[in-house]
Amino acid sequence: MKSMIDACHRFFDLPEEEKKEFQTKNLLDPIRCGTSANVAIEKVRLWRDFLKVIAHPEFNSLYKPAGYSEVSLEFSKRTREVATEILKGISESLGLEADYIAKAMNWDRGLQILAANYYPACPQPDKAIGIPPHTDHGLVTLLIQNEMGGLEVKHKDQWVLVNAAPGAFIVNIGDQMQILTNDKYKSIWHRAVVNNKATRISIAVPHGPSLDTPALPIPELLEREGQAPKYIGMTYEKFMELQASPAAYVKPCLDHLRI
Ligand SMILES: O=C(O)CCC(=O)C(=O)O
Ligand SMILES: [Fe+2]
Repeated sequence: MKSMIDACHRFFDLPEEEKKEFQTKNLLDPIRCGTSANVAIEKVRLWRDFLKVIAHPEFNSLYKPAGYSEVSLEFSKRTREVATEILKGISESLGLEADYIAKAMNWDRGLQILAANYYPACPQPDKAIGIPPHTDHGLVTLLIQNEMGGLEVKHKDQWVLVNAAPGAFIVNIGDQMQILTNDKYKSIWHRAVVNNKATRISIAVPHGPSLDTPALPIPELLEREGQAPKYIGMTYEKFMELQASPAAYVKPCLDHLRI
């Protein structure tokens, strides 16, 4: 984990000139870096640089800084193993076969993104935000950070700072899981605040279905609980596009799919 954070830190430390070639605009470009989440539509003052690299189903990497490629390959593999175990646990907790969700979501072709966030110390932390409130789009996100905290989750209408143990993964449920489980597992609202003391780096690793898979409430669960489905289906790719569009500012993405 530490080597991965160090490698990302070295990337963000590269001169702006050297990062330019990775500043692309398209959501699903294999490698993408930039400032803020969506410069065109953000209204609040954001204090963040990001680097997003798609690591699965195809592994992509950067040729600089030195070492990034090797470290990120190892990190993405191991993180995916943990995510696979979490999916099994969630399937079993729902009374389903351990590989139910993986099979239904075409996990073998599932999307995994290494999303590094860089928040330099901010002179006026109360006037800026690292990442505004959102839920993650995928099934589960595994997140690590350097020694600086800043992730807050919404709990009973209050923002609560997550005090993660050093070296621990923080696991957040994403929107696709909420759809699959017809609201039994809820995606978590979270945001990142900034501080005026030191640079914070976090690496969020969202894991999702394959891009062409639409998540739908699991029929066996609906039948057992006697529930009607609460969501219509949408491919993961379309869902991600929706999340990146101005429509997501009008109402939360899940509400666009709610029946
Ligand atoms: O920096 C953090 O702790 C949050 C990052 C995050 O929510 C994201 O990248 O989706
Ligand atoms: Fe997030």
